[in-house]
Amino acid sequence: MIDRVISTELEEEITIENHLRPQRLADYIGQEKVKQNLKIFIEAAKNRGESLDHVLFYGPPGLGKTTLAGIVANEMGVHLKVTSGPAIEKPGEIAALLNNLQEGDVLFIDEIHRLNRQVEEVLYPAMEDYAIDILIGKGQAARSIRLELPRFTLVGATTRAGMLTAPLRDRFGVVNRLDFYTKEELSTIVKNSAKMLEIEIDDQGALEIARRSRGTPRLANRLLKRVRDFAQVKYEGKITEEVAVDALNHLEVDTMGLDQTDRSILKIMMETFEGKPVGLDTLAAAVGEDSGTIEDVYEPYLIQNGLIQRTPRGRMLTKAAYEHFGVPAPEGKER
Ligand SMILES: Nc1ncnc2c1ncn2[C@@H]1O[C@H](COP(=O)(O)OP(=O)(O)OP(=O)(O)O)[C@@H](O)[C@H]1O
Ligand SMILES: [Mg+2]
Repeated sequence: MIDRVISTELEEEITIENHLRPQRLADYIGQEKVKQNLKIFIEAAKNRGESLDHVLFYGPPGLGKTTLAGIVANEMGVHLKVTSGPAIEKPGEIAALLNNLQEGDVLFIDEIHRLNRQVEEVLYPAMEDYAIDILIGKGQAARSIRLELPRFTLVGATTRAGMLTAPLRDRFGVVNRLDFYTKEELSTIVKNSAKMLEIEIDDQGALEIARRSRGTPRLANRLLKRVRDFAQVKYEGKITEEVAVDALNHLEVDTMGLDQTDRSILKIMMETFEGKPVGLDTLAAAVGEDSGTIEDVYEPYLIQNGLIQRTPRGRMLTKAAYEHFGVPAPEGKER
């Protein structure tokens, strides 16, 4: 992804991001359905003295998957071990990780869709039977022995649910999709973060940042920090609506929170395809992204905000998209 103020992968943000992460379910804003589910499952597992069933979180970047993994471990009162799909190369590595867990522990695998096949196959019996099969010896003398594992909880996160294999997906007892946050939720998150970072902000200032955060807490926190710089240098230090608007316009943050790729998708649909329906693969090739990323990461926000539509003939721009760019929509066709 491109390094710009609204991209979601800046290294410098990581420390502050960890600092701003809510630790408890009660402090986690939004995602009400996910929270309610987790609360019940966690309580039930704790009452029975069992480990929590395996949990999958999926949804676009920056919506709180990693945060929730930490919360699950905290609420269960167990250790959290963190790894990621691309970090585990060999079956032996995942076997070692699993074998080192204690009863009830949470193993968090981020980007779980990027596990390779052999590693994934170790997970199947591990998740289902809490055991792994290890091959000992070579050739004719080779035999497999079964190693019992502690009852652990696997928490997986992915931005690309469509890329998970069916056998892996089916082994998660709890599957949660994270949605974009409302302006109101984001504005609460912004105010909480401001308190932690000791930044003065009023309701209107928080709402303006929320509105331009693409439904994403990570972006909201990032924009808050950028706006703070403005507030301190150009104004008296407090973030008001005026300060936020000025700063965000200066930073060229889109009024709907769209990022560069969002905008380029819309522009290409408008200019190259003249607003007519276009197939996902064709669109992806024109934008220079892979089609799965467009479908899982970019498109959901554009659809939710009524900028594009899915039709049987492909993706189509709406009138609202033209309005957003201040371009007259082509006449005639129903949109
Ligand atoms: N519900 C929430 N309430 C408060 N802050 C949140 C919430 N969800 C996310 N955040 C904040 O947003 C930031 C990003 O969240 P997180 O890292 O959990 O996202 P993610 O879904 O794991 O993203 P990615 O797909 O890129 O790994 C964190 O710093 C966290 O503080
Ligand atoms: Mg994450």
